[in-house]
Amino acid sequence: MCECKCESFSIMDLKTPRNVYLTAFYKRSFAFYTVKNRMPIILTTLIDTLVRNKSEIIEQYGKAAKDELKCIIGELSEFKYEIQTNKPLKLLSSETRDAKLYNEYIERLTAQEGTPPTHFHTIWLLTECYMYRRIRQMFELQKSLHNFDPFRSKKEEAYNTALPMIQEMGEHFLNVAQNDSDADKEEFISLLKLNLWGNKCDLSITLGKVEEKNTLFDTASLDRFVLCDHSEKIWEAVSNSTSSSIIGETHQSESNIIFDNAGYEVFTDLCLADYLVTKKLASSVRLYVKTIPWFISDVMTHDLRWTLEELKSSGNAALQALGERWSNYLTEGVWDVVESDFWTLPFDYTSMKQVEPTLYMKLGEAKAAIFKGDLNYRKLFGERNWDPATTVDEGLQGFHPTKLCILRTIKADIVCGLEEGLAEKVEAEDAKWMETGDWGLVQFSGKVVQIHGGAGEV
Ligand SMILES: O=P(O)(O)OC[C@H]1O[C@](O)(CO)[C@@H](O)[C@@H]1O
Repeated sequence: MCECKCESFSIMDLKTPRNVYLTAFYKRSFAFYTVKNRMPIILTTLIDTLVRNKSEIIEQYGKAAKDELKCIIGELSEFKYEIQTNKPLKLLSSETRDAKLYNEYIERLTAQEGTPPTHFHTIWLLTECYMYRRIRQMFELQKSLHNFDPFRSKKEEAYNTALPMIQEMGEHFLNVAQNDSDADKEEFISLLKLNLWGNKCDLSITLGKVEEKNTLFDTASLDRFVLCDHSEKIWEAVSNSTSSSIIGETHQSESNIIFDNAGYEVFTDLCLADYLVTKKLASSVRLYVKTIPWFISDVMTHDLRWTLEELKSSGNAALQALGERWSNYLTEGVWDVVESDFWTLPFDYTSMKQVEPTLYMKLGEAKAAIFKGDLNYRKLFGERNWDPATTVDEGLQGFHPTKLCILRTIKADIVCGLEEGLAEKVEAEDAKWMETGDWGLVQFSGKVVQIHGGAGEV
């Protein structure tokens, strides 16, 4: 008998079958483990943090915050109970566009299934995204705490803990950036790998625990953990300024990065973005951030600004120089921070053309888009349990706004683009290979299909 009440709401004691959506309905899946254990722990930790920081929050946000906090804490524990007892996902009461899209989706699924989606019985992507949207709503509907980011202190702590690594990376990167030589393949690929391993630093997988991970700098010895390595293809795509793949009227020297986590990871993202412009691989970089507190550690605009201020006041010469230089990139428009609520919807990216066509077209203006992290991976590949040998292009199921560079440490049981038999080999070596972030992917898709008439393939 299982400790949770899952016996009472019919869970299949199976691994997720091939080609179906990831869902907590299958007991031997990471989705089940997440909904049963990780999500309630995240909520409990959040409650504890709010209780612990109550006085400070009230001091900062005023007396009214006291009752608001009480209400939020109550709602968080009620919500935890809803998850643990597999209740239907309640419609959101917020009036925002994204809340409406969540609600329409829940209603559509209800109509399709004849019964409302519940936490263990629906697509994992929905239940997990919904949790963060519900948390947001609890604050959003308050007056004083309307804009409060409950994960902010965790993100700041993660940055501070990672400071030795950030310094090491910063000093290394500044040397690279300051020499006058042209872009170099080895240098670029090495940065790409540093950037990949930066994705291990994700607070939703460590349940908010911040650790120092000095090993991430040794990319050569980590190479054997990269299960699919398209670094060379990525280099060819970003270094080819006369690419024949470009269709229509595009700003082909722009690159896009769809950020994932704050702290060390975003620092490596910024180094990569800097390399792209400094070495003239791109004339500008668009940096996509989240609009709401998301999966604990995802970057929002304020996290990015905060990081730059921290760098500038760090007392470390390299970090100060980088902080100044990156702030200037933002002021001068070399970098542009872009918010879109599409990233925090519970949809996979095949829906972008329909739900957010302008975003699809914007991505299409770029020479390439770099997607960071595990959640982006799940959304790119449609949250399905693919045969791991499925090609990257097939797994993307029509999502080809521009050339895609996909960097992810594996933290969920979904993977495409592996050589036949490799998944089985890794499984034999490490039964938890799809959960820990110890294994990585550097994948590329050169196929481009634009909407508005012009379409083509590389
Ligand atoms: O920060 P990342 O790399 O998107 O990882 C977060 C993801 O990892 C997980 O923790 C496991 O899949 C999810 O909860 C989430 O998809």
